[in-house]
Amino acid sequence: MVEEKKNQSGFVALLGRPNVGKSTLMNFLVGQKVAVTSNKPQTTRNKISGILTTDDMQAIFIDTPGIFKPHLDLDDYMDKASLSSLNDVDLILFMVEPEKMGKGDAYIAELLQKATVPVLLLINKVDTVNPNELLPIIDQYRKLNIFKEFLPVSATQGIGISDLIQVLHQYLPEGPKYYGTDQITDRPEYFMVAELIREQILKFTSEEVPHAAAVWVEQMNKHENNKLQIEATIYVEKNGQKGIIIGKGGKMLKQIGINSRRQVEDLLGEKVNLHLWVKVQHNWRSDPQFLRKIGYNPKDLA
Ligand SMILES: Nc1nc2c(ncn2[C@@H]2O[C@H](COP(=O)(O)OP(=O)(O)OP(=O)(O)O)[C@@H](O)[C@H]2O)c(=O)[nH]1
Repeated sequence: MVEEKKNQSGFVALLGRPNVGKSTLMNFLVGQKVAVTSNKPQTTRNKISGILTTDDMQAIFIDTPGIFKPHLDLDDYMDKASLSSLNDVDLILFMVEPEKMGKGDAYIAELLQKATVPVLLLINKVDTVNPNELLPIIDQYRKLNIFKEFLPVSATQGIGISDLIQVLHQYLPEGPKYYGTDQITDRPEYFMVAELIREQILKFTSEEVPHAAAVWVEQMNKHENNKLQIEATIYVEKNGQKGIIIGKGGKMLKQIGINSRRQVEDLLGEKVNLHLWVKVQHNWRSDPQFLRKIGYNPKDLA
């Protein structure tokens, strides 16, 4: 009888203060861009998780934007359901800067005392410090008696990442691969494609236009001349916004199309023909039926 190979799998929450490098690490681990970024607020309309699959492990990373806000007081925070959701994961990674523990970090650490699953400390950006500086930092965190492991990493340089993957394997429970081995997010591909197009709209437009635009991929399963044909509609709320997105002589739409196509080709690993349309859907943001049609949970936009 052939013995089936063991697999470890589970859900991992990646926590840490803003700018500590959570998205960078996620993108490095997953090997592709899974989270849309932009310098405009409210970029994330949906919770996106990254999925790391190796031969014998699948780690599913849960995005926890804004879970830890140091300005919330502790009692207020304890009432929040978000903390209990932390105990629904199998493992918590707490990411910090390579420096002495600040107030914000101490606050998060205090909350993590209540965690019922293993918590590991990731000290990121170690490429920016001398290794000698790490020991006193680790000592300080060690005294808290919360962390099972202390891992120095650099999400930009890839330092410590193979150790991290080994440790994930060690701490995740035995279980099946929940997702396909090629899948890097639980979002379907058409959703990722729509998000990449929306990211370009955010980049090229300003004022009310970015937030008035939604993208829906109408179809993406036909090949012609060895290229995947993708048809997508950009919805805006007013005629004027439609004019802005199309631009003079169609210039803006062309630019959005070219940039999005490159990103989509990177994501899907194949050549793409991207056809974009712009339509006006008055007040779509307050139309729950339309929101559901294009895949948004109306509550996320409230
Ligand atoms: N030198 C260095 N810079 C890093 C490293 N990891 C991340 N950064 C930089 O730190 C900045 C913030 O990284 P992000 O990945 O956006 O941080 P984040 O924690 O996801 O931030 P929020 O989305 O605001 O919570 C970026 O400029 C990264 O390039 C690292 O290992 N070394």
